[in-house]
Amino acid sequence: MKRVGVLALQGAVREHLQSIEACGAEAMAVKWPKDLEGLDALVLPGGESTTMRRLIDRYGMMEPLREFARMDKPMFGTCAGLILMAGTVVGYEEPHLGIMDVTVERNSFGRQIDSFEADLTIKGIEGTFEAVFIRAPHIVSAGASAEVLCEHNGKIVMARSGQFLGCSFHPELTDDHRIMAYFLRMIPSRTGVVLPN
Ligand SMILES: NC(=O)CC[C@H](N)C(=O)O
Repeated sequence: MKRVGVLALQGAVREHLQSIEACGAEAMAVKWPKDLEGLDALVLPGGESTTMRRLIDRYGMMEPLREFARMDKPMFGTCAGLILMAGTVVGYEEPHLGIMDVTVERNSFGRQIDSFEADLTIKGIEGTFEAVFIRAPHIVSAGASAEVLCEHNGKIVMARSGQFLGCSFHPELTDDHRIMAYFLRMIPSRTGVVLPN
């Protein structure tokens, strides 16, 4: 069974754990570096990126998360999670994890529109996906290694770059688990042959 962690320092953690389980994988809350051991993939949830960053530093998670990314394990950032993963954050000198080949801008959809829903057409997902946006960022530009998967009103709201998947919205807040299922398919199957003793 695939084991998927959710960074559980702040934000929409429980909904992601439920979504992972609904897709038939094992879900684990991750707080400390040791919690990353044995995971096949990791979700960085939405919430508040600056708060989450402070907690990442406090829990000593910065380097372990970067190391996890270096091990080529799939990582999925939603909303604030995408901001944490981005290589560049508009208006900031330094990125947070800086692992994904995209530039993001925070709070991109105007102060008045704190949250909204939209029917999105996403590459690789059949039909439309009803997405919840909450003070959402958008992807200003996707680097050469990144594939744009979805745009909304001319703004990139979902992209994939290698083993990194990011979206501006909160797929875990609906009962539609197709995006989580898509992410879980990014986990390579274990092909190692186990020899008998
Ligand atoms: N729903 C969210 O994750 C909002 C993200 C938040 N506006 C931030 O900048 O971190």
